[in-house]
Amino acid sequence: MKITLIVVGRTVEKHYITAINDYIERTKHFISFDMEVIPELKNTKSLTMDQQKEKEAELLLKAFQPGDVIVLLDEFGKEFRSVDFANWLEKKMHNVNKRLVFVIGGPYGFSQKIYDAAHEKISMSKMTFSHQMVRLIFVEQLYRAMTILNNGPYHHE
Ligand SMILES: C[S@@+](CC[C@H](N)C(=O)[O-])C[C@H]1O[C@@H](n2cnc3c(N)ncnc32)[C@H](O)[C@@H]1O
Repeated sequence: MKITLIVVGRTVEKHYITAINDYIERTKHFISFDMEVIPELKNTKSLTMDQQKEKEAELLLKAFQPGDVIVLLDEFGKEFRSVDFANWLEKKMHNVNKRLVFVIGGPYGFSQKIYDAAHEKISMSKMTFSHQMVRLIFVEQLYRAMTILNNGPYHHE
């Protein structure tokens, strides 16, 4: 199984880029993992929030591949403790043949089309994070999960 994180829009802050890339590289020691960026839309000032979400949805749907298991990151999704997330991930590793795809929405979240296309929703917290910051939170938790599954010293209960 391969894990892909799809995000909408480039990461703009340098300090996030450094930290995100660091966790991606660390995670790759354990599993095939990459981050795909859907380029941000141009001229968004002329679009309503719903129009922007619809246009982002078209691009996201093109990025999905047949057989993908699609998991949205969403504040209303299922919440886990880190160890439980690691166990959930381990089950996916046994059951998913191709790609396990995590998706982070744009600044206004997802259109209904993306909710309809998804298999599951998971939450990092009940609080709302920026679409930029949640990337870092997720890649750290993914790395943490991989260290838990491999009995590494990174995670302490
Ligand atoms: C600024 S948030 C969008 C908030 C928007 N009100 C909504 O309804 O989704 C941008 C993206 O960050 C991600 N996100 C933000 N907070 C999150 C959380 N607590 N758990 C999981 N994902 C989160 C989601 O993918 C969301 O689409």
